Amino acid sequence: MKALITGVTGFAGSHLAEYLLSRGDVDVYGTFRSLTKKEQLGQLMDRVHMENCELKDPQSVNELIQKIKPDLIFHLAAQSFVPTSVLSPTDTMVNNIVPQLNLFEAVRNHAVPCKIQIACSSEEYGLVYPEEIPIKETNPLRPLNPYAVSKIAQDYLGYQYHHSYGLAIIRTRTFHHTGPRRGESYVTSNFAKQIAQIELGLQEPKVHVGNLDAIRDFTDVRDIVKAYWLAITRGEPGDVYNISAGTRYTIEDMLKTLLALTDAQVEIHVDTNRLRPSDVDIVLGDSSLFREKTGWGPEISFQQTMEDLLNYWRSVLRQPNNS
Ligand SMILES: Nc1nc2c(ncn2[C@@H]2O[C@H](COP(=O)(O)OP(=O)(O)O[C@H]3O[C@H](CO)[C@@H](O)[C@H](O)[C@@H]3O)[C@@H](O)[C@H]2O)c(=O)[nH]1
Repeated sequence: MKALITGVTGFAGSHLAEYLLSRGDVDVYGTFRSLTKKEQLGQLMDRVHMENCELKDPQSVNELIQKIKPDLIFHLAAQSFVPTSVLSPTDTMVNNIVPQLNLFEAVRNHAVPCKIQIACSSEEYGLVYPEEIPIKETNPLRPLNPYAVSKIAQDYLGYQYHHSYGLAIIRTRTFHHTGPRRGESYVTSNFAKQIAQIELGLQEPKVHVGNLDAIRDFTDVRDIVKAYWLAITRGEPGDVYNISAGTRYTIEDMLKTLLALTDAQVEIHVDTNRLRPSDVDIVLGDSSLFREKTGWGPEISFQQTMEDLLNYWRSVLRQPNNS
Protein backbone atom coordinates (compact mmCIF):
# COMPACT_ATOMS: atom_id res chain seq x y z
CA MET A 1 0.00 0.00 0.00
CA LYS A 2 1.33 3.46 -0.90
CA ALA A 3 0.79 6.39 1.45
CA LEU A 4 1.65 9.99 0.64
CA ILE A 5 2.22 12.37 3.55
CA THR A 6 2.35 16.06 2.70
CA GLY A 7 4.62 17.89 5.15
CA VAL A 8 6.46 14.69 6.05
CA THR A 9 9.31 16.51 7.82
CA GLY A 10 6.87 18.49 9.95
CA PHE A 11 5.91 17.63 13.51
CA ALA A 12 2.89 15.37 12.94
CA GLY A 13 4.19 14.31 9.51
CA SER A 14 7.45 12.89 10.85
CA HIS A 15 5.66 11.00 13.64
CA LEU A 16 3.14 9.64 11.15
CA ALA A 17 5.97 8.48 8.86
CA GLU A 18 7.59 6.73 11.83
CA TYR A 19 4.32 5.01 12.71
CA LEU A 20 3.52 3.91 9.14
CA LEU A 21 7.05 2.58 8.64
CA SER A 22 6.80 0.63 11.90
CA ARG A 23 3.69 -1.14 10.57
CA GLY A 24 5.70 -2.77 7.77
CA ASP A 25 2.76 -2.83 5.32
CA VAL A 26 3.00 0.74 4.00
CA ASP A 27 5.35 2.28 1.45
CA VAL A 28 5.76 5.90 2.58
CA TYR A 29 6.12 8.87 0.22
CA GLY A 30 6.47 12.42 1.44
CA THR A 31 6.61 16.01 0.29
CA PHE A 32 8.71 18.44 2.29
CA ARG A 33 9.78 22.08 2.29
CA SER A 34 12.72 22.27 4.64
CA LEU A 35 15.98 20.56 3.66
CA THR A 36 17.37 21.34 7.12
CA LYS A 37 14.54 19.47 8.82
CA LYS A 38 15.01 16.55 6.43
CA GLU A 39 18.66 16.37 7.41
CA GLN A 40 17.86 16.67 11.13
CA LEU A 41 15.50 13.71 10.85
CA GLY A 42 18.33 11.71 9.23
CA GLN A 43 17.72 7.97 9.14
CA LEU A 44 13.95 8.27 9.50
CA MET A 45 13.69 10.23 6.26
CA ASP A 46 16.10 7.84 4.50
CA ARG A 47 13.28 5.29 4.65
CA VAL A 48 10.75 7.65 3.05
CA HIS A 49 10.50 8.27 -0.71
CA MET A 50 11.16 12.01 -0.59
CA GLU A 51 9.41 13.90 -3.37
CA ASN A 52 10.25 17.37 -4.62
CA CYS A 53 6.90 19.04 -5.05
CA GLU A 54 5.69 22.61 -4.71
CA LEU A 55 2.21 22.08 -3.32
CA LYS A 56 1.13 25.57 -4.31
CA ASP A 57 1.84 24.76 -7.98
CA PRO A 58 -0.96 22.75 -9.67
CA GLN A 59 1.37 21.29 -12.30
CA SER A 60 3.84 20.05 -9.71
CA VAL A 61 1.05 18.39 -7.69
CA ASN A 62 -0.48 16.85 -10.82
CA GLU A 63 2.83 15.26 -11.74
CA LEU A 64 3.31 13.94 -8.23
CA ILE A 65 -0.13 12.32 -8.01
CA GLN A 66 0.15 10.89 -11.52
CA LYS A 67 3.56 9.41 -10.70
CA ILE A 68 2.82 7.90 -7.28
CA LYS A 69 -0.89 7.07 -7.57
CA PRO A 70 -1.12 6.76 -3.79
CA ASP A 71 -3.72 4.59 -2.06
CA LEU A 72 -3.77 6.95 0.90
CA ILE A 73 -3.03 10.67 1.22
CA PHE A 74 -2.46 12.27 4.60
CA HIS A 75 -2.58 16.01 3.98
CA LEU A 76 -0.69 17.54 6.90
CA ALA A 77 1.34 20.33 5.26
CA ALA A 78 0.18 23.70 6.58
CA GLN A 79 1.10 26.95 8.22
CA SER A 80 -0.12 25.99 11.68
CA PHE A 81 1.06 28.68 14.11
CA VAL A 82 -1.77 30.99 15.14
CA PRO A 83 0.33 34.19 15.72
CA THR A 84 1.93 33.83 12.27
CA SER A 85 -1.55 33.85 10.75
CA VAL A 86 -2.31 37.08 12.59
CA LEU A 87 0.88 38.70 11.26
CA SER A 88 0.57 37.28 7.71
CA PRO A 89 -3.05 36.33 7.06
CA THR A 90 -2.65 36.22 3.29
CA ASP A 91 0.27 33.77 3.44
CA THR A 92 -1.64 31.52 5.79
CA MET A 93 -4.70 31.47 3.52
CA VAL A 94 -2.61 30.72 0.44
CA ASN A 95 -0.40 28.10 2.13
CA ASN A 96 -3.30 26.25 3.71
CA ILE A 97 -5.99 26.39 1.05
CA VAL A 98 -4.23 26.29 -2.33
CA PRO A 99 -2.17 23.08 -1.78
CA GLN A 100 -5.25 21.18 -0.70
CA LEU A 101 -7.21 22.34 -3.74
CA ASN A 102 -4.32 21.29 -5.96
CA LEU A 103 -4.30 17.83 -4.37
CA PHE A 104 -8.06 17.40 -4.75
CA GLU A 105 -7.95 18.55 -8.38
CA ALA A 106 -5.03 16.24 -9.18
CA VAL A 107 -6.82 13.25 -7.63
CA ARG A 108 -9.91 14.13 -9.70
CA ASN A 109 -7.94 14.68 -12.91
CA HIS A 110 -6.20 11.33 -12.69
CA ALA A 111 -9.17 9.51 -11.16
CA VAL A 112 -6.92 8.04 -8.47
CA PRO A 113 -9.08 5.82 -6.23
CA CYS A 114 -7.44 6.93 -3.00
CA LYS A 115 -8.60 7.92 0.46
CA ILE A 116 -7.61 11.36 1.72
CA GLN A 117 -7.33 12.47 5.34
CA ILE A 118 -7.21 16.21 5.88
CA ALA A 119 -5.87 17.79 9.06
CA CYS A 120 -8.44 20.27 10.28
CA SER A 121 -8.32 21.82 13.74
CA SER A 122 -10.15 22.46 16.98
CA GLU A 123 -9.23 26.13 16.39
CA GLU A 124 -12.18 26.18 13.96
CA TYR A 125 -14.57 26.18 16.93
CA GLY A 126 -12.95 29.38 18.25
CA LEU A 127 -15.38 31.11 20.57
CA VAL A 128 -17.09 28.43 22.63
CA TYR A 129 -19.66 29.00 25.40
CA PRO A 130 -19.42 27.13 28.74
CA GLU A 131 -22.57 25.12 28.03
CA GLU A 132 -20.99 23.86 24.77
CA ILE A 133 -18.11 22.10 26.55
CA PRO A 134 -16.96 19.44 25.69
CA ILE A 135 -17.18 20.44 22.04
CA LYS A 136 -18.93 18.14 19.59
CA GLU A 137 -18.50 18.17 15.81
CA THR A 138 -21.93 19.80 15.51
CA ASN A 139 -20.85 22.91 17.45
CA PRO A 140 -21.02 26.19 15.49
CA LEU A 141 -17.68 27.34 14.08
CA ARG A 142 -16.79 30.83 15.38
CA PRO A 143 -13.16 31.37 14.32
CA LEU A 144 -11.00 33.87 16.21
CA ASN A 145 -7.94 34.11 13.95
CA PRO A 146 -7.04 33.75 10.25
CA TYR A 147 -5.49 30.30 10.84
CA ALA A 148 -8.87 29.07 12.10
CA VAL A 149 -10.60 30.54 9.05
CA SER A 150 -8.10 28.81 6.73
CA LYS A 151 -8.79 25.49 8.48
CA ILE A 152 -12.55 26.01 8.08
CA ALA A 153 -11.97 26.56 4.36
CA GLN A 154 -9.96 23.31 4.18
CA ASP A 155 -12.63 21.50 6.17
CA TYR A 156 -15.53 22.70 4.02
CA LEU A 157 -13.64 22.11 0.77
CA GLY A 158 -13.20 18.53 1.98
CA TYR A 159 -16.93 18.31 2.55
CA GLN A 160 -17.71 19.87 -0.82
CA TYR A 161 -15.31 17.73 -2.89
CA HIS A 162 -16.71 14.61 -1.25
CA HIS A 163 -20.30 15.53 -2.01
CA SER A 164 -19.73 17.09 -5.45
CA TYR A 165 -17.18 14.65 -6.88
CA GLY A 166 -17.24 11.58 -4.63
CA LEU A 167 -13.67 11.98 -3.35
CA ALA A 168 -13.12 9.72 -0.31
CA ILE A 169 -12.17 12.50 2.10
CA ILE A 170 -12.10 12.05 5.87
CA ARG A 171 -11.82 15.24 7.91
CA THR A 172 -10.15 15.19 11.32
CA ARG A 173 -10.45 18.12 13.72
CA THR A 174 -7.46 17.62 15.95
CA PHE A 175 -7.13 19.27 19.32
CA HIS A 176 -3.84 20.47 20.84
CA HIS A 177 -1.10 17.88 20.41
CA THR A 178 2.51 17.83 21.45
CA GLY A 179 5.51 15.62 22.13
CA PRO A 180 9.14 15.25 21.04
CA ARG A 181 10.07 17.36 17.97
CA ARG A 182 7.27 19.88 18.56
CA GLY A 183 8.30 23.21 16.97
CA GLU A 184 9.64 25.64 19.53
CA SER A 185 7.08 28.35 18.80
CA TYR A 186 4.24 26.30 20.30
CA VAL A 187 3.65 26.73 24.00
CA THR A 188 4.58 23.28 25.33
CA SER A 189 7.80 23.09 23.39
CA ASN A 190 8.65 26.72 24.03
CA PHE A 191 8.43 26.32 27.80
CA ALA A 192 10.25 22.95 27.74
CA LYS A 193 13.09 24.43 25.69
CA GLN A 194 13.40 27.42 28.02
CA ILE A 195 13.64 25.11 31.05
CA ALA A 196 16.26 22.92 29.35
CA GLN A 197 18.23 26.07 28.45
CA ILE A 198 18.06 27.26 32.06
CA GLU A 199 19.32 23.87 33.30
CA LEU A 200 22.32 24.17 30.99
CA GLY A 201 23.02 27.78 31.97
CA LEU A 202 22.11 29.01 28.49
CA GLN A 203 19.29 31.28 29.74
CA GLU A 204 18.80 33.33 32.89
CA PRO A 205 16.48 31.50 35.32
CA LYS A 206 13.37 33.22 34.04
CA VAL A 207 10.65 31.47 31.97
CA HIS A 208 8.94 33.89 29.60
CA VAL A 209 5.24 33.20 29.17
CA GLY A 210 2.03 34.60 27.69
CA ASN A 211 -1.56 33.85 28.73
CA LEU A 212 -1.42 31.12 31.40
CA ASP A 213 -5.20 30.91 31.88
CA ALA A 214 -6.13 29.33 28.55
CA ILE A 215 -7.40 25.76 28.80
CA ARG A 216 -6.30 23.11 26.34
CA ASP A 217 -7.07 19.44 25.74
CA PHE A 218 -3.59 17.93 25.31
CA THR A 219 -2.94 14.73 23.36
CA ASP A 220 0.39 13.10 22.57
CA VAL A 221 1.35 13.36 18.89
CA ARG A 222 2.15 9.62 18.87
CA ASP A 223 -1.48 8.92 19.78
CA ILE A 224 -2.66 11.45 17.20
CA VAL A 225 -0.86 9.79 14.29
CA LYS A 226 -2.38 6.41 15.20
CA ALA A 227 -5.72 8.21 15.11
CA TYR A 228 -4.93 9.49 11.60
CA TRP A 229 -4.29 5.91 10.47
CA LEU A 230 -7.59 4.75 12.00
CA ALA A 231 -9.41 7.74 10.52
CA ILE A 232 -8.28 6.92 6.99
CA THR A 233 -8.73 3.15 7.30
CA ARG A 234 -11.93 3.00 9.38
CA GLY A 235 -13.47 6.48 9.11
CA GLU A 236 -16.46 7.21 6.90
CA PRO A 237 -15.59 9.29 3.82
CA GLY A 238 -17.44 12.59 3.99
CA ASP A 239 -17.51 12.59 7.78
CA VAL A 240 -15.68 14.85 10.21
CA TYR A 241 -14.24 13.65 13.52
CA ASN A 242 -12.91 15.39 16.62
CA ILE A 243 -9.69 13.81 17.89
CA SER A 244 -8.64 14.56 21.45
CA ALA A 245 -7.66 12.81 24.64
CA GLY A 246 -10.27 14.74 26.63
CA THR A 247 -7.73 16.15 29.10
CA ARG A 248 -8.31 19.57 30.65
CA TYR A 249 -5.28 21.62 31.70
CA THR A 250 -4.61 25.32 31.90
CA ILE A 251 -1.36 26.50 30.34
CA GLU A 252 -0.26 27.20 33.91
CA ASP A 253 -0.92 23.53 34.89
CA MET A 254 1.20 22.49 31.92
CA LEU A 255 4.03 24.81 33.02
CA LYS A 256 3.84 23.44 36.58
CA THR A 257 4.05 19.88 35.22
CA LEU A 258 7.27 20.79 33.41
CA LEU A 259 8.68 22.63 36.43
CA ALA A 260 8.07 19.55 38.62
CA LEU A 261 10.45 17.68 36.31
CA THR A 262 13.42 19.99 36.91
CA ASP A 263 15.60 20.98 39.87
CA ALA A 264 16.09 24.44 38.35
CA GLN A 265 14.63 27.31 40.39
CA VAL A 266 12.91 29.69 38.00
CA GLU A 267 10.99 32.92 37.99
CA ILE A 268 7.88 33.27 35.76
CA HIS A 269 7.77 36.39 33.61
CA VAL A 270 4.68 37.42 31.61
CA ASP A 271 5.75 39.02 28.29
CA THR A 272 3.01 41.20 26.86
CA ASN A 273 4.20 40.46 23.33
CA ARG A 274 3.28 36.81 23.94
CA LEU A 275 -0.37 37.73 24.52
CA ARG A 276 -2.76 37.39 21.54
CA PRO A 277 -5.33 39.93 20.28
CA SER A 278 -8.05 37.31 20.79
CA ASP A 279 -7.02 34.09 22.45
CA VAL A 280 -9.12 30.95 22.39
CA ASP A 281 -9.86 30.54 26.12
CA ILE A 282 -11.02 26.96 26.31
CA VAL A 283 -10.64 24.06 23.93
CA LEU A 284 -11.95 20.76 25.27
CA GLY A 285 -13.12 18.11 22.86
CA ASP A 286 -15.71 15.36 22.75
CA SER A 287 -14.20 12.65 20.53
CA SER A 288 -16.77 9.95 21.30
CA LEU A 289 -17.92 9.78 17.66
CA PHE A 290 -14.38 8.96 16.51
CA ARG A 291 -13.73 6.52 19.36
CA GLU A 292 -16.95 4.61 18.66
CA LYS A 293 -16.25 4.47 14.93
CA THR A 294 -12.60 3.40 15.12
CA GLY A 295 -11.85 2.05 18.60
CA TRP A 296 -9.17 4.73 19.11
CA GLY A 297 -8.15 5.89 22.55
CA PRO A 298 -5.11 7.75 23.87
CA GLU A 299 -2.38 5.58 25.41
CA ILE A 300 0.27 8.08 26.52
CA SER A 301 -0.32 10.13 29.67
CA PHE A 302 0.06 13.92 29.75
CA GLN A 303 2.82 13.52 32.36
CA GLN A 304 4.75 11.16 30.07
CA THR A 305 4.36 13.48 27.08
CA MET A 306 5.74 16.43 29.03
CA GLU A 307 8.66 14.38 30.32
CA ASP A 308 9.51 13.13 26.82
CA LEU A 309 9.30 16.67 25.46
CA LEU A 310 11.63 18.06 28.12
CA ASN A 311 14.07 15.18 27.58
CA TYR A 312 13.93 15.84 23.85
CA TRP A 313 15.08 19.44 24.39
CA ARG A 314 17.74 18.35 26.89
CA SER A 315 19.17 16.01 24.29
CA VAL A 316 18.93 18.54 21.40
CA LEU A 317 20.67 21.24 23.43
CA ARG A 318 23.49 18.93 24.49
CA GLN A 319 24.34 18.15 20.87
CA PRO A 320 27.14 20.16 19.30
CA ASN A 321 25.93 22.97 17.00
CA ASN A 322 22.48 22.97 18.55
CA SER A 323 20.10 25.84 17.85
N1 LIG B 1 2.95 29.85 21.65
C1 LIG B 1 2.81 30.30 22.89
N2 LIG B 1 1.59 30.22 23.48
C2 LIG B 1 1.48 30.66 24.75
C3 LIG B 1 2.56 31.21 25.47
N3 LIG B 1 2.13 31.52 26.72
C4 LIG B 1 0.84 31.18 26.77
N4 LIG B 1 0.43 30.68 25.59
C5 LIG B 1 -0.92 30.21 25.26
O1 LIG B 1 -0.89 28.81 25.06
C6 LIG B 1 -2.00 28.42 24.25
C7 LIG B 1 -1.53 27.44 23.21
O2 LIG B 1 -0.78 28.11 22.24
P1 LIG B 1 -0.03 27.33 21.04
O3 LIG B 1 0.89 26.31 21.58
O4 LIG B 1 0.55 28.34 20.13
O5 LIG B 1 -1.19 26.50 20.31
P2 LIG B 1 -2.70 26.84 19.88
O6 LIG B 1 -2.85 28.27 19.56
O7 LIG B 1 -3.61 26.24 20.92
O8 LIG B 1 -2.85 26.04 18.53
C8 LIG B 1 -2.32 24.73 18.40
O9 LIG B 1 -3.34 23.78 18.51
C9 LIG B 1 -4.28 23.76 17.46
C10 LIG B 1 -5.28 22.65 17.74
O10 LIG B 1 -4.66 21.45 17.68
C11 LIG B 1 -3.57 23.55 16.13
O11 LIG B 1 -4.50 23.52 15.07
C12 LIG B 1 -2.56 24.67 15.92
O12 LIG B 1 -1.88 24.44 14.70
C13 LIG B 1 -1.60 24.66 17.08
O13 LIG B 1 -0.85 23.48 17.04
C14 LIG B 1 -2.61 29.73 23.72
O14 LIG B 1 -3.73 30.03 24.52
C15 LIG B 1 -1.51 30.77 23.97
O15 LIG B 1 -2.00 32.09 24.16
C16 LIG B 1 3.83 31.33 24.84
O16 LIG B 1 4.81 31.80 25.40
N5 LIG B 1 3.90 30.86 23.54
